[in-house]
Amino acid sequence: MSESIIDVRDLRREFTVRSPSGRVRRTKRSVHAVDGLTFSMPAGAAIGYIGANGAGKSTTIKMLTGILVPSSGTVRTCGLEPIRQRRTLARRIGVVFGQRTQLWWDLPLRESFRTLAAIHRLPENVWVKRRDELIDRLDLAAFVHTPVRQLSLGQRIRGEIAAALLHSPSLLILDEPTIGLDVLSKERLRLFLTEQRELHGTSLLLTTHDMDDVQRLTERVIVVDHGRMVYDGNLPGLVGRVGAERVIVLDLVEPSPPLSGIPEAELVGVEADGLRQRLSFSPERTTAAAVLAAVGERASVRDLSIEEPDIEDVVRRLYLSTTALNDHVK
Ligand SMILES: Nc1ncnc2c1ncn2[C@@H]1O[C@H](COP(=O)(O)OP(=O)(O)OP(=O)(O)O)[C@@H](O)[C@H]1O
Repeated sequence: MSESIIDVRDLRREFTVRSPSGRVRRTKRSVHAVDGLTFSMPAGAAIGYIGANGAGKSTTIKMLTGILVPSSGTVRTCGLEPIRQRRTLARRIGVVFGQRTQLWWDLPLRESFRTLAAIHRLPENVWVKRRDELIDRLDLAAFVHTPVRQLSLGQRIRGEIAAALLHSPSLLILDEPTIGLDVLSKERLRLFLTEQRELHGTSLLLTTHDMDDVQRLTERVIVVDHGRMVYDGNLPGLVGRVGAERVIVLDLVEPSPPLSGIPEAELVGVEADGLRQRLSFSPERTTAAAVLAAVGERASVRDLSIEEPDIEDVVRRLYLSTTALNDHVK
């Protein structure tokens, strides 16, 4: 038996799309949404699955969960064939699509939990204990009796995650779980997910456009472009490979002249008459500490923060570098 919770080999999925070309004729073309994907994920791991819009992330998830039939290749999720063993698989995985609800719109969460427990055939003493744990940890008590349609986005997402975890799945798949949430809600959700993984060893596959999600929740990143894998490794390796810059934001004790000329750093912003200044640097060439030490010789720093590069920027740089590489190989 395989140790992998996910195992895909040369997975492909094409779609035929019709585009109007003139008034009468319509042309057909094939879209390779997933185009020869191979990877495996050990049980207990957490992977950030990222890529630009239309890169093939949702199509992959649909094949992993048995919603969509692959055009070719093999896929095993929790050691099962998703299409043929979809029902058994549903008891082992939890899936949350941030932009779509899987809850019953007119039912309160409490009733949804009861219905889900019946669907999964969970023993009463097991699911009630789990439900109470989830209500407590996700802070659902205040709205667990309210119909889902009346919940705020943040409340609904917490409810969706509780519903996906009620049957204690070994694999949790989250498709953009923090999209549209405010900073505090995102933070609470990340803390909860980290805690659940520590307590229950749940494997996590996450698609997101939020770099903080990847950084906080996963230890491995897979980047896809046009349905193909273009990176598989850790986040610092990815950021280093594309040479993305970090920005150090300095709040100074007194207004200071522009801090240009700091070695290996570039001044990218001066605000509030020089009280706040931003310097970008490449982690490949220097460190935040070295930049700070050089600044310290010219100004007194009251507070600082470091902004990570955003996913769109990293992905764009990676796509550009792989395109250049492919062109070179051709
Ligand atoms: N049912 C479908 N019919 C035709 N084309 C499809 C279908 N589903 C997806 N596609 C196409 O397949 C490609 C991959 O789409 P997919 O939704 O998997 O991307 P994604 O990475 O999840 O994007 P996003 O971040 O925008 O959700 C896109 O070109 C999309 O237009």
